[in-house]
Amino acid sequence: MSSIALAKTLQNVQVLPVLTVTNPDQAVQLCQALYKGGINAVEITLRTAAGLESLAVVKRELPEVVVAAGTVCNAEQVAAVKEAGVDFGVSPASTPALLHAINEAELPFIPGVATPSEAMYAAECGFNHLKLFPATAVGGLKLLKSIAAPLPELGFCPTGGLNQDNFLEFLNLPNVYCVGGSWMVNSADLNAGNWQAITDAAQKVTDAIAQQ
Ligand SMILES: O=C[C@H](O)COP(=O)(O)O
Ligand SMILES: CC(=O)C(=O)O
Repeated sequence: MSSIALAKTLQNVQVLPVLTVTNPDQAVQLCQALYKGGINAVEITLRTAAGLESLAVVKRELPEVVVAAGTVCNAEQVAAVKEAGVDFGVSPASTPALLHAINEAELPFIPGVATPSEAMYAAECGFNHLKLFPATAVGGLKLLKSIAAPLPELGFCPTGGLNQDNFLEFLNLPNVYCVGGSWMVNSADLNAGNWQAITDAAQKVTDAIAQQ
């Protein structure tokens, strides 16, 4: 059930910016700036104290944005982000306890994997949209190309080490449904509230996809 809902949610999502925010107001402005540049989905991580509240506020104030919770690592966080109303969750890695908690909660979810064995285990637990993390460090394009034939039912969102110069190569692989990363949000612009610069960087990403 969750995997069908997830496939539908991801239909028009090609890029998933990984965001670390310091307060909900900043999160809303950041997501708005990205949306103006054509990026319609975000992953707000639980890496800061403001992460959880920011998820709920962005979900409420920007209904046009697909909102994912990132760095969801345990059952408590699964319950909390479900309560916050996110569209789906994302983890950097997968443990049996985490995958069990996600299935119990029926939360649409993209578990992180770094090896074919982890991918097969996640698939056995019912997950076929996976995140390859940290993508370039664990083999990147070569790994994704190598596992396409033996694991044809699995799709990946490579994250970790992607940038403006390499993201299209990842996105164009047949077993990649979207790409993730932090490259399109410059932290100096974020800290300065330079929203136009963030919109411009997002637009560069969406233009690159449109122009290929
Ligand atoms: O912590 C890593 C982020 O999730 C994504 O990696 P990145 O900063 O290399 O894009
Ligand atoms: C690695 C990542 O994007 C996450 O923390 O979920």
